[in-house]
Amino acid sequence: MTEQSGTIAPRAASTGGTPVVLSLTDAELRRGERVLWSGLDLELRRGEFVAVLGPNGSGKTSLLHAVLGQVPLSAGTLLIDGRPPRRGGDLIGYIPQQRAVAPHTPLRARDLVRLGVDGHRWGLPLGGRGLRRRIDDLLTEVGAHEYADMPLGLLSGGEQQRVRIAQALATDPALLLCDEPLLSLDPHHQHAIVDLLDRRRRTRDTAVLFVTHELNPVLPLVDRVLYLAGGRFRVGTPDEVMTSAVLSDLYGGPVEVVRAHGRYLIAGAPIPHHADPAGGVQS
Ligand SMILES: Nc1ncnc2c1ncn2[C@@H]1O[C@H](COP(=O)(O)OP(=O)(O)OP(=O)(O)O)[C@@H](O)[C@H]1O
Repeated sequence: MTEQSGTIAPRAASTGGTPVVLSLTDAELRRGERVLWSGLDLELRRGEFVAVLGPNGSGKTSLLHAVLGQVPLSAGTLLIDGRPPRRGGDLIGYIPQQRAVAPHTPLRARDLVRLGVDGHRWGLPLGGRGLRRRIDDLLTEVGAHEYADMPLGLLSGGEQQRVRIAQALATDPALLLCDEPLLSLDPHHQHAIVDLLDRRRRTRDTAVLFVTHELNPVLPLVDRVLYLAGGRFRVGTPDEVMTSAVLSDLYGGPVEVVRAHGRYLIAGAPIPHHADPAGGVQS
């Protein structure tokens, strides 16, 4: 990267001594008859931020599901902190793609975060005031404290999203999986969440695997990009991957990429299954 905005900057954590938290080797994932991606080698180290881009259906969410142990690889290996993935561990925090919450759900914001805290994971169950303080701190961290006691169904999409982020951070995970977490957040709150993620990886060495259609809002944090398309992929720094040559090759048609004012502007040839690579033309 040659340009950065503000004080946030990639950490370039991918150096020898930093522990590897996620490792994929020659990994392949099938869904039904379709191979979503294959031959994928990727190591994610503590504190590193990797953005996962690609058109609809290219297997970005499926990658997160594989890391969570919800779907097995069809070939290759996947290790979390040196071990095969398993469900329910506290090494991983997960911000799923946004789903509508039923308007009449009685669950309040603090109840959702409490589900994430689950004191048993720390050996000593948190109770009473300790638990309440922990939940309050998490809600404050994402700027959601003022509606802690509101039923989730009454919150806006963006407000619900912030509560989900607090839930995902509850175990202080080594690896945070984010599936388009900025969706439906206004620019102010997008910025606040980007700052929060940056703080987390700097102060707690949290590694972040961040699925997005919009690279620009997180660009200042991005160490590397994993771009999935048409069953193939490229991994590298943003400047290595976000080029006309690489994206044209991945999409099998002319795609033009321009770097201007610290942002990538992308104009794509019509692509049958996805006409809007990497969030479309961004200005
Ligand atoms: N449980 C499943 N069984 C069979 N096929 C599935 C399943 N889940 C997803 N798929 C298929 O796998 C492909 C990849 O889906 P995935 O959700 O990983 O894509 P994505 O890159 O995250 O897309 P988007 O940008 O639209 O969120 C899609 O074609 C989808 O239909």
